Amino acid sequence: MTKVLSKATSSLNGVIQVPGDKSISHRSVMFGAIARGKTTVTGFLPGDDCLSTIACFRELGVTITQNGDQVEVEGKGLDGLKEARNVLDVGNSGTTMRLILGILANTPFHSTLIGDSSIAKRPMQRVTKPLQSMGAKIDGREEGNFTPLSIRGGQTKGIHYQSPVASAQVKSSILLAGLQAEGTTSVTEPEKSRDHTERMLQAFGIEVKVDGLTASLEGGQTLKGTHIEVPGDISSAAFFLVAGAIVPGSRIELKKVGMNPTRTGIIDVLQNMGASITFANVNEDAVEPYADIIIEASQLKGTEVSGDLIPRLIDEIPIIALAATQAEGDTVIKDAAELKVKETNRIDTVVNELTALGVKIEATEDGMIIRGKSTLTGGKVSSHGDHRIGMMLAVASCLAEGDVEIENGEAVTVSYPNFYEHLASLQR
Ligand SMILES: O=C(O)C1=C[C@@H](OP(=O)(O)O)[C@@H](O)[C@H](O)C1
Ligand SMILES: C=C(OP(=O)(O)O)C(=O)O
Repeated sequence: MTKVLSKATSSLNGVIQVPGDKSISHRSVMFGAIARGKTTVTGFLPGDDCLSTIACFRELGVTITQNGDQVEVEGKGLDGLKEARNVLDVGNSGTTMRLILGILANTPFHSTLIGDSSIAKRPMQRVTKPLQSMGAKIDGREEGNFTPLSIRGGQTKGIHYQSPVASAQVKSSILLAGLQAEGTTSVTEPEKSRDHTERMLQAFGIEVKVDGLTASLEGGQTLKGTHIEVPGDISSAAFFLVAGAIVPGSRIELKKVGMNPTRTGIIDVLQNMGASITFANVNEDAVEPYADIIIEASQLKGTEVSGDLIPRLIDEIPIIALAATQAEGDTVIKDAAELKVKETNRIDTVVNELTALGVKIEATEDGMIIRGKSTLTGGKVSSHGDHRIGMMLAVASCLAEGDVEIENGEAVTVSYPNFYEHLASLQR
């Protein structure tokens, strides 16, 4: 589907409840599935990626009822999972693939995993290698790096893993395998990645130790079903934070957005750029803190985004690049080579699609340089099947002189099924 969007005829004004956090929604189903007893979830994200997670665990014999953002998972423990009759299809979701591999490292049966054409290009050795070293039998294309993958789990042994990348998917996969492994399992990262797994495992009754950049747990612990309240996804809110900041005269209120400090890099960057952001109804005591965020348009200035800030905003870089096009001065994004192994190579797709809209932007080895004060033209662009690129281009259309035609615009349903309706609602 080609989505054709025209320049906003007014400022953007209104109140939005962004859908549930994708990372937390995945984990609520996965941890519920391997827990003993029922888990109830509210605020679940019914986006394609999280629906893939539900489908995989149903294939593994778990009863899951999902009605919009309400989910119930009938957990029977890790040994309640059954060998699937079909392949497990993770669709477009890297999180599903990498975390499920950690869970299946301990199941004494065979599973085959596939995904879409984007997943087929994403490196899996970052989890299959350490899981193999724990004792899981995994094979796949190019020595277990790419789908289709097969895994036969069994009794694993704990490891102390020094991860070469700051990746919550790697950390989570190994910790999940460690739950049933003999002895202690620990993961040390070069910078801190999102800590939803550590927080949620504790809510399921697991003892997880966190010491600086190392997270560890003892094998042989059992998860107990619980209730999970999923806050709004700050990665989804990011599109409206930037839209509100750059479309003159705008004021947007975003309700109950997750404020986990490992995810709030976008707020820090926008504040550095001079954005006007205020908070209300702050709840810092929840397992996952949240707040309402109010953004008002203001003149932004260029900035540098680098170092340990990168893992705190990795999925927001496409929309940060768009914000930078409207800033005074240049913006430099570096230390972000991980962008190359997302749904698309997000250095290339951001640079190519924004160039097509008239922006002066250059790719670098590990990021990009964006010249400020660009006039956005209209044009034919593509999401390349990447939800975050689709939403960034839709926000660009609010300022573009001509129509923006987004090929494969439906990709947004991966993380934000009602994104276009929400964007349109701000223009009435
Ligand atoms: O653990 C998670 O839920 C995620 C971790 C990040 O990936 P990496 O672990 O590859 O950095 C992020 O980009 C992805 O959208 C979700
Ligand atoms: C990278 C992303 O997700 P995943 O790795 O789960 O496909 C994303 O949502 O931007």
